[in-house]
Amino acid sequence: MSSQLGNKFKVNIFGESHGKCIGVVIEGIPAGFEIDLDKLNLFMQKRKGKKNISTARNESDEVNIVSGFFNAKATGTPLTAIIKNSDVKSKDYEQLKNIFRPSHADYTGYVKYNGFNDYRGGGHFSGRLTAPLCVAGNIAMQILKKNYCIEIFSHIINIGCLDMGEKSFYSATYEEIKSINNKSLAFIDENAMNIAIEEIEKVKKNGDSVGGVIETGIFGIKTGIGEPIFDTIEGNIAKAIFAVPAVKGIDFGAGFSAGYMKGSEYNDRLNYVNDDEKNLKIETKTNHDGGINGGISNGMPIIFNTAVKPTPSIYIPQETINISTGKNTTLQIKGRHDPAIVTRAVYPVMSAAAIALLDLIL
Ligand SMILES: Cc1cc2nc3c(=O)[nH]c(=O)nc-3n(C[C@H](O)[C@H](O)[C@H](O)COP(=O)(O)O)c2cc1C
Ligand SMILES: C=C(O[C@@H]1CC(C(=O)O)=C[C@@H](OP(=O)(O)O)[C@H]1O)C(=O)O
Repeated sequence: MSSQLGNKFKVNIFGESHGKCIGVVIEGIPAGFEIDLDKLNLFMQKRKGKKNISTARNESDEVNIVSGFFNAKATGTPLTAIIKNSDVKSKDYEQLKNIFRPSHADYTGYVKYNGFNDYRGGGHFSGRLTAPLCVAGNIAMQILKKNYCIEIFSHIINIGCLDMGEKSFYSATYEEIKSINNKSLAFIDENAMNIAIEEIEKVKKNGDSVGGVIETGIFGIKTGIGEPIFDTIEGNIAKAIFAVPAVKGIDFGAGFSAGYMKGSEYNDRLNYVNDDEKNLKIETKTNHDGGINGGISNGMPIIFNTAVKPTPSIYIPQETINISTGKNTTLQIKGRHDPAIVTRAVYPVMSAAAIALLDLIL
């Protein structure tokens, strides 16, 4: 099954954007683990986005847990969570049955499923499916924090080609990183957040959309998680993160800029940071490797960037094809779309990382 991930912490996502519901079955939650539903619901609300700069579709995203949860604790058997789809406007999608949106999955979905795919709202390809991903992700984050003292933070480091002045995790303090949780959008810097909002409002006014980059940091991870050759931390995290629609790139540490550096600039020098012989602590002086060597965590924070493309559904007329007539045509999109996916993709990205990491740890 393709919509399933993990060996020990197993996540199986189902549903379509305009079907009755979407949901997730999660296996591997330790029996007796107390799931904080308030934290889970707060996370779900953050994924919904912000009025004016996100889709106008208004779903409650209330999480209904129907199995594997009893007396506020996980039973250890599969946990199933369901989220209703209520505010659907499927009429907007009628023309997309045959006229495919550039850069959405209308064409590939049609070919793959012989025209039987549910094209309404993007069906199973929709960003809506990141809601159940966030249910599993938030539970994974709660387990990582409580049982392993690992915390995951993500924020927006770039929107379009703007240098917003948002600090990177490489220079931010822990207090600054923690402050992301109290912001209405995932930023450290309020000023950067306002610049981003202004940019998104501008592209929205023009009927256009814009992409962005998310920086993620995994803090508190011990040395030794992940293994060669195919179960590397990078490989597992990347696979999970590409489950988030519109993600087009991921790089760890210095990433692609490593290809432009010399070893003398790049190499992360190992360093004892104390002289307590019984409990020597090792760090590296720099973190160009993003906390990973040989696919294994080296004890430094795992840091990676995720590139999110601009929303495919824009209101500017676009050239495309009509599969029923066999002719080229022009498409004018209707309906409600996010002018920038990146502000909402932050939470699915954190979720995917948490799911992949917990699976490796277990
Ligand atoms: C949270 C989220 C919201 C999204 N909102 C929209 C949207 O409103 N309109 C749209 O065309 N695509 C949206 N997308 C992106 C599409 O789902 C995605 O581009 C499409 O499924 C094709 O997948 P690909 O871009 O990975 O190739 C969203 C994605 C995410 C993660
Ligand atoms: C509903 C959500 O996002 C949707 C993701 C999406 C897409 O094509 O990915 C297209 C839009 O769907 P609709 O046209 O039905 O409003 C977004 O609103 C959600 O994230 O909960």
